[in-house]
This record gives sequence, C-alpha cells and structure tokens, in this order.
Amino acid sequence: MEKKAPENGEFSFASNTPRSTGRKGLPKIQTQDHNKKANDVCHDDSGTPVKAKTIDELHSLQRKKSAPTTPIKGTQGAFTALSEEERHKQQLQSISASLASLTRETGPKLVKGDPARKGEGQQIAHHHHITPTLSASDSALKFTHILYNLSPAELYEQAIKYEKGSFITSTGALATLSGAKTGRSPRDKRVVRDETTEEDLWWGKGSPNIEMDEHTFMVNRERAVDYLNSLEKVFVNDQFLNWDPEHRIKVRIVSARAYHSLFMHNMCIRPTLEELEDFGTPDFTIYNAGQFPCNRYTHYMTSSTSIDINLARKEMVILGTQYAGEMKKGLFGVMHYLMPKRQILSLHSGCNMGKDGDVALFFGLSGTGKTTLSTDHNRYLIGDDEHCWSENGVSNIEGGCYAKCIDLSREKEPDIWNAIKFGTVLENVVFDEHTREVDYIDKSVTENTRAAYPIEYIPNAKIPCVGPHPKNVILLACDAFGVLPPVSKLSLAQTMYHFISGYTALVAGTEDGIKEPQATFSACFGAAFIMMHPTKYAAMLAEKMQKHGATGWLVNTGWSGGSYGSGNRIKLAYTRRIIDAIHSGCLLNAKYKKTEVFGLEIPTEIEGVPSEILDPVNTWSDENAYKDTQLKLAGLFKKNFEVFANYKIGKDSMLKEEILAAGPNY
Ligand SMILES: Nc1ncnc2c1ncn2[C@@H]1O[C@H](COP(=O)(O)OP(=O)(O)OP(=O)(O)O)[C@@H](O)[C@H]1O
Ligand SMILES: O=C([O-])CC(=O)C(=O)O
Ligand SMILES: [Ca+2]
Ligand SMILES: [Mn+2]
Repeated sequence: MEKKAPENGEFSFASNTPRSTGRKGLPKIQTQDHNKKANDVCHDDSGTPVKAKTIDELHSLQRKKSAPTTPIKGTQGAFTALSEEERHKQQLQSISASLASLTRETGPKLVKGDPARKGEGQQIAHHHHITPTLSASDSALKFTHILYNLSPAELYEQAIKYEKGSFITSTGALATLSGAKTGRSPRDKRVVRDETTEEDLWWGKGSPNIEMDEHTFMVNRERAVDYLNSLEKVFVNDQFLNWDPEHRIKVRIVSARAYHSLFMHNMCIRPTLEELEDFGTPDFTIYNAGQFPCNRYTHYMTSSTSIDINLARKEMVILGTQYAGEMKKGLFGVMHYLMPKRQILSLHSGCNMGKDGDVALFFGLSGTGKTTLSTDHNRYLIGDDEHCWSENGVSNIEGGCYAKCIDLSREKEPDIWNAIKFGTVLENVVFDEHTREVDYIDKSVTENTRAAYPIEYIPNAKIPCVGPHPKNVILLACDAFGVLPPVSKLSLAQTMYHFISGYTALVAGTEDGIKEPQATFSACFGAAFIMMHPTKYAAMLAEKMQKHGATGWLVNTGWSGGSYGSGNRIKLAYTRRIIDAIHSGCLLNAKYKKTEVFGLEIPTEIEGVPSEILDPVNTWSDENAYKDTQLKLAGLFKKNFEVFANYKIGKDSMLKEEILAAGPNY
C-alpha cells in the first residue's frame, strides 16, 4: 500500500483514494510512517502488514486446509489409485444413495460444505455433485449441502448461528434445547413386523416392540427423507458402534441439527481419518427429521411422534421428537438384535475395571447410578451405559457418556463435573444469562438435564474401551420404598430373578407434597431397548456368569430410614464405600445374615459405612411400617414376575424352579 509522508506533522490516512491534501478543516491522520523513527509518533503496530487486500482474504488466511487425508496405505495396495477427488465423489454418492427418495429416480444433488461459505474457497465445485436424471420433485432442482463429520468447533458455530437456544456455558460446553420432548417417547416406538422379526422378536404384552408394517415404515421414511432434502443443509455422521473390532458396526446418522450431529459425534465411536476413507456403506442408517412431525393419519400412528425401526432395511426414522437420546437408544435396540444373533450379550449397564483387571458391570434403570458409580476415580472407565459381553470379554458399544446433571456437584461427582467443557453437549440446563454459569439445581426446563461427552473426557477412561470377563455383576435399584438393604450378595438364581424383574422405584412429580413411590419393573433393566424375549438375555447372562465365576450383588441407591418422604436417599459416599468393598473382594468373604421376605444375604459390617444402616429394619423408626412396606413391595415383585413364571430360562429347566424360588417368600 502506498504510504504518504506527513507534510506538516499531522496524521493522515494512507489511502489509495484521492488525497485529502489541501482540504481544510479536519486534521489529517496517519497510522504508519516508515520514513520516520518508530518512536516519533504514536502508532499501534509496527509489524509488516498482513498479506491480504480484503477482509475476506484476511479471513481466508485464518483457515488452514486440514491435513490431507492420510495417503492411502502405501504403494502396495491395489485400490490406492483413487484420487482425492474420486474418493470425495464416492463419498457423496454413498450419502446421496442414503438420502434417495424411493419413489424418484435418484438421490438428491449434494454438495459438501456450508452454504453460507460459498465462494470462500470451499469445495462447492460442480464436478462434485451427482448428475441428476429424471426427477419428480422440485427438490431435485436445488442442492442439499452435506456437512459431513464436522468437528466439534464447526458444529458449535453451526449451532450458535442457526439453532435458537444454543449457548456456550462458562466452562465451554454447548448448552442446547431439545425442544418439546426432554426424554424418550417409548410409546411412539415402532418396529417393522415381517416374516423374520415375527419369529425373532418379542411381541405382545410387556414388549417394547410396537408393530408397524413395511409400507407404513416407507411412508414415514419418505416423509423424513423429503423433509431432510428440502433443507439447505443436512449433517451426516459416519461412525462406529462397539469397541470390539470383530463386532464393530458402521452407522450413518443424517440429521438436521448441529446439536444432533455433535451429540452423536460424542456418543458413537469416532473414526480416524483412515477409517473414514474406507468407510464404504453403513451397516445401519438413522434419518433424524425430528423437527418435522409424522402424519397422524398414517396407519399405526398415535401421536405426531414416531421412532421407527426397520431391521431388514437397516434403517431408523425419527419424526416429531428432537430428544437426542432417541438416536442413542434406538441404536442400542438394534445392537440388542444384532449381537445376540452372534451369541454376544448386549447389556444396559455401566462397566469399569480395577488396576488389577477386575471388571464390574453396573445394571440399573434410568437414574439408579450406572453413570455415577461406573465413573470412579480409582478405576478405569470402560463405559457408562451400553456394553457387550462376548467370548472376548466386555466391550463398550459407545464412544461417550450421557450423564444426568440434576443436582450435579463438583464435590460428589468431580470427574463428571470436569467433563462438562468444550465439546460437551449440555441439554436443557438453565444458566445465568450473563456469566453463563449453569445452575444444576434448576429444573425449569426438565428434571432430565443431561451432558453428553466423549469418553476420553473422563481422565481414567480405558481406551480402547474393552476389558476381560466381569468378576462382579452389580444390580442397582433406587428403592424409594426404603426397604431393600443397601447391599446384598446374590446367588446366581437371585441374580437372575432380579435381572429379569428389573426393579426400581422413583417418585413422580413432587409438586404437591409427598407422593407414593412408583415401582417400575423393566426386564433386563432395560425393557425399552431389548428386542427379543427377556429370558433370552437372562439365559445368556446366567451362562456367562457361571462360566466366568462372576458374583451378583443387589445395591439399593435409593432410600434408607423410611420411604420417600420420611427417610433419605442413601448418601452417595456410603454407596461408593459399598461398591469399593465389592471391588476389593472384602465383601465376598464378610459375615452375612439373611433377611426375611426377600431372603437377601446382607453383610453386618463394611468399612466406612455405619453398620446400623446395613439392615434397613434398624433405620426405620416404626418397625411395623417397615414390615408392611416390605410386604407391599414383595407383592409387587410377585405380581410382576407372574408373566415370566411359565418361561424356561435356558436349557436347564431346573433353573426355572430355582429362579422362581429366589424371589420373595412370605
Ligand atoms: N447413593 C447414590 N448412589 C448413586 N447415585 C446417587 C446416589 N444418591 C444420589 N445419586 C444421584 O442419582 C443419579 C444417578 O444417575 P445416573 O446418571 O448414574 O443414572 P444412570 O443409571 O446412568 O441412568 P441412565 O441410564 O438414564 O443414564 C445421579 O444424579 C446421582 O448424583
Ligand atoms: O436414553 C435416555 O434418554 C437416557 C438413558 O440412558 C436411559 O433412559 O436409560
Ligand atoms: Ca447414564
Ligand atoms: Mn441408559
């Protein structure tokens, strides 16, 4: 840029435009003067000027192109000849095929990259799009931009720019809203019933699989795909499930929100660049059109929300709910089908490992402590929610954790607290408008506030997330009746009885004073996600526990000293000491006594836990009230188990009698 020497000691703009020299009035301003000694005049920078002529050019200097995707496995490979462009084209073709409407000829025209960055050196080159052929809709006349496996930083920008309710919190997490739904909608889940699934899956009373036919699935699929293709841009994630390399599943998630893409980035296993190059065709695809409702006039629909699984097509469609957990748990359902077919047990459990390689599984319904207790500073975290148990040992299905945040405290759950940082999705929390500090106590949006973070945000995560066969199987129940002991050692039959029962008791809305605890029984501690009959999973668990000599435990993380309203929730610190004693092996050989009614073996002492709380009868001020409540709960257990009484569990029919006998007796 041309520099003008000062004429009279005044400052002047260095400018290409006609000089202001000679104009009277305003003083001339100059910012740089190379002819004078630097310290003669006041100026704000002495460096060389930037190599840009325009602001746009300047901005383009900020962004370095990502390192070229890994040069493909050296020189010996047969298919190494693919150019970067060819690879790119194949990728877009694969995505176009995913998004193809089945009533039209082709997939949509796709372009990689953010439409807002057109002309900024982005890859919008026309030779990358797929040439359209005959098309029956105007959507064929437009491009759909594909935001493919964006990084967390890019997704933050997309969310903040385009999604209302997205904010950066004081610790760097992305606070977001999931819309009208802040939890899953199990009653809106549908599974296509065809010849195969008719035989394989669990249908009817108690089953989570509500049927739909293939045609209706296609109606909803078309609705979702049309909605997604009508958008200017969609997000595509190509990722993996299951850390066991032999049984890894490739999943593709097509979604309309950066929130959904970041959530799945965190929750699924993130591919390396090499793995992404060779990704190929996914094993399962999710079409998340959650902002768009299903059509209530469609057969089988009972609301404007529908979550549809078609195992034959390997597809899932989401309409009418933006709650991201639907994607996570939808895929979990798929794993509950695919894995047992390979003799691998899929489990709704957390999992961690001690320094000596002792593995523990933590089963339990929502809110019972899987995430809280598997995240243990003294142990390696394998995973917090979904696992497989195969001949090779255990493996996490996911690449991230999904922690409940209500009443989260730095003191009680430091590792989870510290994981809520840049990259973490924070759903439906309330924060200070100015400081952006999150108020974890606030339930204004929902009680089900959640944080989704990559597992490596937990400092002692075990990566890869696999481990040897479990030594302890811990069944968690949050018993709001306050009658189950804080810990009991279970026989194998008792473990099966409680695993099939899947008990917890929570307290529904607490607005108008004290409410009765609500008992929930959910087979395998996850009836909402299993696909086959519960006894199928139970038999596999029994067989594996027996074979590998695992011990079962029942831990009450709920009430002590009375039911909800009079007693209190057992202190997390005590539960942690109990869990420590299980891990260390101390509890295996402790002194035990047997409780009445439930017939549970309870220890008389545990280090760090007041002995009097170990037998709940001691903690109730009214012993009769305790006995009545215990009988009441036992009755609920019995009633729930009736439907299973006629099922044989595994090949051993002896086991059936034993399991029945392992329930409450009174
Ligand atoms: N004694 C206790 N043991 C375990 N958790 C406790 C205890 N007391 C209070 N809590 C709280 O209970 C909640 C347990 O939730 P957690 O996220 O671990 O559930 P989860 O089993 O992982 O459920 P989901 O499958 O829905 O993720 C946490 O908010 C935790 O702080
Ligand atoms: O799926 C969800 O929304 C949360 C969860 O882990 C569960 O409910 O088990
Ligand atoms: Ca959890
Ligand atoms: Mn869960």
